[in-house]
Amino acid sequence: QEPRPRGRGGPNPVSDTTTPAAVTLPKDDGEARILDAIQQARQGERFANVSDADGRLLRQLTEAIGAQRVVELGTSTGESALWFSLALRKTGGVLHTFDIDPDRLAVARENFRRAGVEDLIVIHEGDAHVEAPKLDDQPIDLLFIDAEKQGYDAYLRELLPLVRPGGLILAHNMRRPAPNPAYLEAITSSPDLDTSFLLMDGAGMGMTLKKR
Ligand SMILES: C[S@@+](CC[C@H](N)C(=O)[O-])C[C@H]1O[C@@H](n2cnc3c(N)ncnc32)[C@H](O)[C@@H]1O
Repeated sequence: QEPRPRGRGGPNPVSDTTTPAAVTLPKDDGEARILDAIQQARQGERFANVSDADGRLLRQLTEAIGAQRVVELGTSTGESALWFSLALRKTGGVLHTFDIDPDRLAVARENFRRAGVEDLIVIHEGDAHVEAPKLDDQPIDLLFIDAEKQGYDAYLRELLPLVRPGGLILAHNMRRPAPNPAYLEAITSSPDLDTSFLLMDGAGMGMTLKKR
């Protein structure tokens, strides 16, 4: 390969290369057990679960904001919930996760047991449009929307009042499958919200701050 031209005006030797590989290394036995459970869950049937990069971001944001209450719409087999649990065992918080499919929830329950994180996660079975607004009024620090794509704007309307000022709304699949235009409009046209689109080389994640 030709050496890169250096100096003023030449291509930047860092930003021209591909993204460096990120990795999550276990800090303790509990973390190792959760990371093992994620790997094992990957061996089973998958349903558009989060990637490693998505999951790492969920954990990093949850831990960084010290989240006490995380709400997830769309548990599936529990992979994203396992990423959240890496953070929640450090913040002392709890995940409330919702899914309409009892078979997937049964697999998720087994994955949580294997990871040793049952105490950090409350599973709610049923239509999240109906069940999630029934949560008590403890504020939500982080809301993760990953259920049916056409419902994203309705979820935002239903749950934004419960998200604390300064809290985050994360939305999976902002690139693929094609996102719901009404959701995109809602998170990019309100002066009360501030949105970035992250990891758009994969499925894509919307990160929306509910401004103080
Ligand atoms: C893409 S999967 C979630 C993946 C999961 N967050 C992960 O990364 O491991 C979407 C899930 O949303 C659930 N779902 C679809 N419509 C729903 C609804 N109205 N209420 C609750 N869950 C719903 C489906 O059963 C499915 O398991």
